[in-house]
Amino acid sequence: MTTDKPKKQRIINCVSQLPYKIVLDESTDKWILNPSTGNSALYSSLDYLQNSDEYEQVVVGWTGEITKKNLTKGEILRKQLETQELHEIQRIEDDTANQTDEDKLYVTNEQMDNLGKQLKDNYNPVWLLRSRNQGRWRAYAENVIWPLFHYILNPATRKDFDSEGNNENSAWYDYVKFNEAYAMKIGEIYQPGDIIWIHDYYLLLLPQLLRMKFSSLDLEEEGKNKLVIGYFHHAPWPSYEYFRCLPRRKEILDGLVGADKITFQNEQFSRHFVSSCKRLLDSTSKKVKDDLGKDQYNLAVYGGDLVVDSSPIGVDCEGIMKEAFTPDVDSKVDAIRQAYKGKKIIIGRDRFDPVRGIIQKLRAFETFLAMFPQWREQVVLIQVSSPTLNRDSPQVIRLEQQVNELVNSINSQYGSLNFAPVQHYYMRIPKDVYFSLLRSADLCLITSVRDGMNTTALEYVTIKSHDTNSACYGKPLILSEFSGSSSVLKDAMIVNPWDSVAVARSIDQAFSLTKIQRNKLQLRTWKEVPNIRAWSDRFAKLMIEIAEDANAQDRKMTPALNRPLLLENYKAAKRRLFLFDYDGTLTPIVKDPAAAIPTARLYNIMEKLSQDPNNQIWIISGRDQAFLGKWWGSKNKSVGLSAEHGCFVKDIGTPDWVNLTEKFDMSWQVRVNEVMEEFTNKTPGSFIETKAVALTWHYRAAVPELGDYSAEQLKNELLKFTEEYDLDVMDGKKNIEVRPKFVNKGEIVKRLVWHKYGTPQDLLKPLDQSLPIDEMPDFVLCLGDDFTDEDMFRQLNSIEKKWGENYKDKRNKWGNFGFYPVTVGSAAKVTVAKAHLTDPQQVLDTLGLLVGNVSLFQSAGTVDLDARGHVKDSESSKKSHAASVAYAMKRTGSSTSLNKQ
Ligand SMILES: O=P(O)(O)OC[C@H]1O[C@H](O[C@H]2O[C@H](CO)[C@@H](O)[C@H](O)[C@H]2O)[C@H](O)[C@@H](O)[C@@H]1O
Ligand SMILES: [Mg+2]
Repeated sequence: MTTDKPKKQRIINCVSQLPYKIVLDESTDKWILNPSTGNSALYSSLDYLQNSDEYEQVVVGWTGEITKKNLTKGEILRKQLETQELHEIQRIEDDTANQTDEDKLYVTNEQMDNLGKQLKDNYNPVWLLRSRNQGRWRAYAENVIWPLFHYILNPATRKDFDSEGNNENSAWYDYVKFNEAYAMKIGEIYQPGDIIWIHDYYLLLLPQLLRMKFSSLDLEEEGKNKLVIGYFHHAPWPSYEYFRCLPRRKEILDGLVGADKITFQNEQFSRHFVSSCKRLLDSTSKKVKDDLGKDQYNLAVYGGDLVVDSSPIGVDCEGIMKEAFTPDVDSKVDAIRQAYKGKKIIIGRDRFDPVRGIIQKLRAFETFLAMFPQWREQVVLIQVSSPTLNRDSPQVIRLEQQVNELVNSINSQYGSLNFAPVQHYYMRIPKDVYFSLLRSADLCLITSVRDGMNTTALEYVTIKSHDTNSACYGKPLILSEFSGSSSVLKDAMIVNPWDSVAVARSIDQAFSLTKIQRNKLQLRTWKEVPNIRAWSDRFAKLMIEIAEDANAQDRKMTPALNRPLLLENYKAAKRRLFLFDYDGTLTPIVKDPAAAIPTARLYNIMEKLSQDPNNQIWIISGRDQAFLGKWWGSKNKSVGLSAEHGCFVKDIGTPDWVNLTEKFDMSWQVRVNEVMEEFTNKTPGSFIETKAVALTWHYRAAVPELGDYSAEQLKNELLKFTEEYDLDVMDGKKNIEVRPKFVNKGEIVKRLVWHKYGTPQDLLKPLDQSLPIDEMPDFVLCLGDDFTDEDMFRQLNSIEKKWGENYKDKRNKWGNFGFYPVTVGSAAKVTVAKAHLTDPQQVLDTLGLLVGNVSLFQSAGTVDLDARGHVKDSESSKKSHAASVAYAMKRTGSSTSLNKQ
């Protein structure tokens, strides 16, 4: 009998870079994969999931900067010859390119395939091959986001962003592309039921991009296998006061809140994030406790729900113990102990950047030697500082000078000819040396002024838990209160790194602890070290719960509007029709209806839109003729108007209104008004807006509870009239509105769409359904926020369906008729619209995009990329393809198998 193994849960794990430094050996076409250093916690989580019985892991990551292995002399000569010819091709193909061959990254399709084969199972490279300066893909994340997230107000936002002449705008463009390349790759490999897990600040836009991409790829199935996205933020999340300084703050939050779960290293970071969402996205949140008793926020953003919580990342305790206690490491420990015989060893190991607090550490050590002369010549500080990628930046060079000065000053004051109290190593060290240093240490000193999680602290406490090795066991840790790890290792000796006297005292205190005291501290801190396996399991389990929950609910999220696609469709169309609701769509909702007037920006954009002879614009509103006439009729004659939800219509370019309710019995108005007055009297703050036909009872300014209660009661009273008079009682945005049933915004939309484009309207005439499709609009953007706008969307959907039957072969190249019914508001809102924009601000940005006021890459959208990371069918895509084909031909001497793009 065979038993089916339970299916493993697939997790698509997205990391900013595959865990290797990747080198191409051109002589063999093979790739050399050198494991990356750093990010040890994340990479051990990948290893754990890769080998797990419960999960099937698929890893997606950028290749990182690819280098090529040095060639032999003969090969160099051959390559030079090729290069000259390549340059010829390059010059013909790309007259703007003045790169040297070294700058250009040529990789053949076969080489790309080879990397896929050489990587571990299910490791998927994201290729971004098109540029010189491969580091550009990191630029925005590392020069703008990273400093700000570490409380450094960034000078890089200045124009002179880097030596390549890139500024913040071009770096943002690359950041968007970087995220889009991931969305493309995931779109290729996603299978229904997969869970997507995204890591860190290089990929902040990816959650929302995936929502857009998946909606257009139709990968999400109705009622099951909903797309579930989790994001873990490894870095700190700054307080709102800092976050608000980020120029793209809103775009970044918009991108991130596409996730279902966002997790931070600690409760403080999650609180900061929620506070930024509240202030910038107008979100609301409910604080609850998670299963471990920590703060969790159920955040409602644009009406959609997501979970924000914290879970500190851990280390691979079992793996560390295995690797740190080997005969080879034993001998290294002996050598270190021998070299500093009779001395206490303080270990420091940090990345060499300004937030790791190396300066603070050296100052504290200097203070320690000054304050406690008994320890002079008795203590050595071994500081290993690993260089970062931006080693040549002015900030790091300045830091290097300061550190050198301090080291020299300490060593000259407190050292002697045969002893230097500070041993500074500015270099990367292999793991075994690192472990031998941690094992040898009598104290570990971490004085970082800002970090998300300091894994050295966790690794040190892990190694010091080896209770059969008494020389190693139970040595104290001094830890900065500004390190994310201080919220985990609460029993470490916590210090303020800016207070060098206090740190100096702590060092003295650490060396003065008795063995019993040290052991007690060790027992407590060791219990606090999070284990990477448990951490990975917990995140995955919570994601599975969210997936189960989402699938159990019959709620479909409305995807964000795919703006780049809209733009393409717009450009290709010749008969464009715009149907705009007014309140809550073109202007934000405000307390007083009279104050909701158009802004100069709105006028400007509408002016530009209406100047294009291929555009026809209509505002279809619940407002009356007087309001629309005052703010639109008199300002822009090229805009058609419909007032009171379709009761009145004023055609484009004409001064006269047509009353579609002329023949309707209006005696209901007196009776409805009486009831409304009654409720106005008992609900302070409420009032009646009397229009030509409709009556609207507003209660936005009333005490909320009383307003809601009265509205409910009033609605029940008014519903009593509906049969007698054939009325509609509508529940609007803090209003109750009554108007004749037979008119609605949908009816107007039907007339405007099913109409010979550009000719005058006669709304009293019956609809001509025999019109040829190429006389009707080929692009319809319909925007509205309220439930009365659903009538417009419903009509568009039904026309689209009919056209699908009548004009089967007349779809555009995107397979549709150019209809965009778009609701303004949350993704979670119940709507028949096909997409959503979050608020009137986004509406204006989107319209601005169409008239060229706003650049596409001010915000992210989905743009199809080719396999090499170029925008599909773009000039750069073609050029890169030609150059790489030429390169491949030179290498193989043949023209076969080069057609894959
Ligand atoms: O169809 P619309 O153009 O969206 O108009 C719908 C109603 O909008 C107005 O009321 C709403 O907006 C006001 C201003 O922001 C706000 O104060 C009020 O609470 C909202 O209900 C307008 O006053 C109504 O006449 C429209 O029917
Ligand atoms: Mg509205």
